[in-house]
Amino acid sequence: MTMTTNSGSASGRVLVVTAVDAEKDAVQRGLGPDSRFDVLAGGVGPVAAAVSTATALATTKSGYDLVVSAGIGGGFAGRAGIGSLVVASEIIAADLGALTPEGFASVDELGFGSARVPVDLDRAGRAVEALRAAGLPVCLGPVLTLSTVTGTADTATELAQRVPGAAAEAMEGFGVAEAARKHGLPVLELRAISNPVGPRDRAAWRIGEALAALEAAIKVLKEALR
Ligand SMILES: O=C(O)c1cccc(C(=O)CC[C@H]2O[C@@H](n3cnc4c(=O)[nH]cnc43)[C@H](O)[C@@H]2O)c1
Repeated sequence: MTMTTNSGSASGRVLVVTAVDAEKDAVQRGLGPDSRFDVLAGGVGPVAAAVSTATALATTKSGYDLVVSAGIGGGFAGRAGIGSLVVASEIIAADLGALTPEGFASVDELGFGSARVPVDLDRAGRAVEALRAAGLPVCLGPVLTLSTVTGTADTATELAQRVPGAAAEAMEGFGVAEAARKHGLPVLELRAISNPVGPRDRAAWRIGEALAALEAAIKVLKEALR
């Protein structure tokens, strides 16, 4: 876990959590020197993300008003193309549940809690408006968190059917969101699309394009996010 901490006053402070340093650097470039934001590369996957976020929230002296999960992600066909942006309308742990003979049952259906964390829809809407106004391609929709990157067309279809409107998948959002929720803080998730969700073709991931889109989005969102 690596973190850039700025000193600043308590109000309007935002913690941005990425998975890896390349994403953190893109966010930092978009922000420029801005003491209202701290950016943390908390690790890959929901567990690393939750532990890193919860630790940062518990140990900060100045406190935060908003937590943002940000990074690259896979885009669902017909919803989010490579280089475009997705702002989460909801953050869903899509593999938190049980496989049954009838199909996947979420923890909500099993009665063990919830695999869904609501986002701050007011801020999410403002973020989408600001990105559109800046001419950046963006959609608002559910972002799925999975511990395993989807690698087949069948799984992509099953996820899209199970979560109507699913726009993107990544590996950290739910962990960041659970930590924020436990601290009573609002959360957002922003994904810049590097690859389609579907058959694995790592060579086709457009990471540079996605990181450039992430940087451009953060530059626009500096004000809308607060
Ligand atoms: O190799 C690099 O230079 C590099 C730079 C930035 C990020 C990476 C990663 O591999 C980050 C892994 C990160 O990406 C998310 N992600 C991206 N596409 C998907 C997907 O289709 N399904 C799930 N997750 C995806 C994920 O959040 C990982 O943490 C490499």
